[in-house]
Amino acid sequence: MLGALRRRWESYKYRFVPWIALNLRHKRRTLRFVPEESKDKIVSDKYVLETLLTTFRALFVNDLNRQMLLLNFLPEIKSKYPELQSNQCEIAKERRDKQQRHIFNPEEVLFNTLGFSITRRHSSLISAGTGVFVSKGFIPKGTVVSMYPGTVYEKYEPIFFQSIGNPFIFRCIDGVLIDGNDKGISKAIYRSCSKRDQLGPLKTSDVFWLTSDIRNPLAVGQYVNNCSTNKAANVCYQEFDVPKCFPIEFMQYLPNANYSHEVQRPLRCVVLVSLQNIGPGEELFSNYYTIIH
Ligand SMILES: C[S@@+](CC[C@H](N)C(=O)[O-])C[C@H]1O[C@@H](n2cnc3c(N)ncnc32)[C@H](O)[C@@H]1O
Repeated sequence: MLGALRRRWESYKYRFVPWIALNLRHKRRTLRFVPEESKDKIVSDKYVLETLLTTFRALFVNDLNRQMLLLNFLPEIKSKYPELQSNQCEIAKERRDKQQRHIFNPEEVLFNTLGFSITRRHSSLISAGTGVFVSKGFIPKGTVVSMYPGTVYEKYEPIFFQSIGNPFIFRCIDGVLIDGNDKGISKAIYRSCSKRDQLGPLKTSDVFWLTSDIRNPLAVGQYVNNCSTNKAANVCYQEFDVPKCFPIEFMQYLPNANYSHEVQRPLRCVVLVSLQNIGPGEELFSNYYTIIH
């Protein structure tokens, strides 16, 4: 009996620790079953990478004026942006003037790039607080919809004080934890880790998800609510390790920072992928419970 209970507990890859502790008894219908760990991914890492690169490139080019310090610090990356070539000075100037006339906010950039935008507002579920909605456009099944921001903790790193009363601690399948709380001690720790890793004007992570002035419009996944019997999950979480080839100028949009400076493996990110087509005005719902057989 005890052995069976233990096996069941160990196969349970619970996503949000305090939430699960309070809800273990019910909602079996809203569990997500994954046949084995390797089959957890809905889309390939290659596709996730391509989506992030396309989005971040659009955000970067839209924001060239603010990127000049970084581009002067790393002149070799200038060649990747024809918008900046010296022999195209006039064109660049014209484009910059145009941009100044039509400054797109990050949500508009997301819409122009991926065909949808998302925003936070009061959930459609009573007493579920804030949720995330499709504000504009259409999300086809199998699209990277959002990212889960936060400080990344290895299994063995201390998170006790940060976890007290914190519903934003996400558990990855391999036990890595991501604290996506944008308030209190969690916020202070993320800021400090992000600042620690910055190299002059080269920012290795995004801190704007902690503020109302967001720069990466995908970084709101921590506000996606759990599905219920009436509202089926339309997105699911998927882990993504940032590869070595990731362009350094786009790291400023990655909404994750390692708690420890010493971590040797690639930076862990988590994206949310759509499980079905999602239309404008719909709220995103994930599944906080995943069982891996
Ligand atoms: C990761 S947070 C999601 C963001 C949260 N809605 C907020 O406004 O801060 C998880 C918390 O949201 C609430 N929540 C999520 N899904 C819910 C649901 N289906 N019904 C009621 N509350 C929910 C619970 O309080 C849970 O601890």
